[in-house]
Amino acid sequence: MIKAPPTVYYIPDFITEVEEQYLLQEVYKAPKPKWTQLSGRRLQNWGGLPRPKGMLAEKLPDWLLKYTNRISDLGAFNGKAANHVLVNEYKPGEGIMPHEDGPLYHPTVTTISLGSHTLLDFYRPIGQCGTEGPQDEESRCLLSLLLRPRSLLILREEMYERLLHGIRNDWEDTLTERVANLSSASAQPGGVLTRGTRVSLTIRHVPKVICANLLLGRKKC
Ligand SMILES: O=C(O)CCC(=O)C(=O)O
Ligand SMILES: [Fe+2]
Repeated sequence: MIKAPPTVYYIPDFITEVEEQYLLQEVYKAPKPKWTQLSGRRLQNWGGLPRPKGMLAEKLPDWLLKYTNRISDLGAFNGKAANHVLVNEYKPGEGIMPHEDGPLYHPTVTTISLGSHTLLDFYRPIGQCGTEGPQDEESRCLLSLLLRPRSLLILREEMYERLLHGIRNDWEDTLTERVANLSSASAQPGGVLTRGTRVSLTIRHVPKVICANLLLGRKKC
């Protein structure tokens, strides 16, 4: 049995079904140009575009602020407030390649799942493993987490900084011993879950921010 490191917090039913429907409604109310279509998913960016020189901050809409504030109040960002939200939509069969979230964010990522479950997989970065044999995705895979709709996931520290995360392009997920949070996600090993359309809200704190009215001076807010 593989245990998740202590820098993972999985909170089932963080929001109610009514709140889930409300958030989905707001996500789908956004005008079409707000969506960016990528291969395998589409996304909405809220709060500004994080860049190395700083994010030109835009106020989050009230429907998101209600939830970002709730997460900030849990102390997820060490007393700072979340100021950035990425909305990802995955249809069944879609996913996201293993990746790191990078240095532009405070090293905590919090995710609310809406509409469907998914399996989030964690990988050792290439080069950290032994030199024997090819390092295919399967052998680098450390553990997975089952994210149920309405749950909140908080990843911090080494789970954020030392591992890659990704979602396989699958239509269903078989629950094995590699899923580290089976019991807190009320699931049994051996079960098979069919994916529906999942919308995730990835809520983060971008420390380096430029205020619009101070843009010329490039001062921080
Ligand atoms: O949809 C998810 O839960 C993961 C999204 C993600 O990894 C990202 O936006 O960087
Ligand atoms: Fe990510």
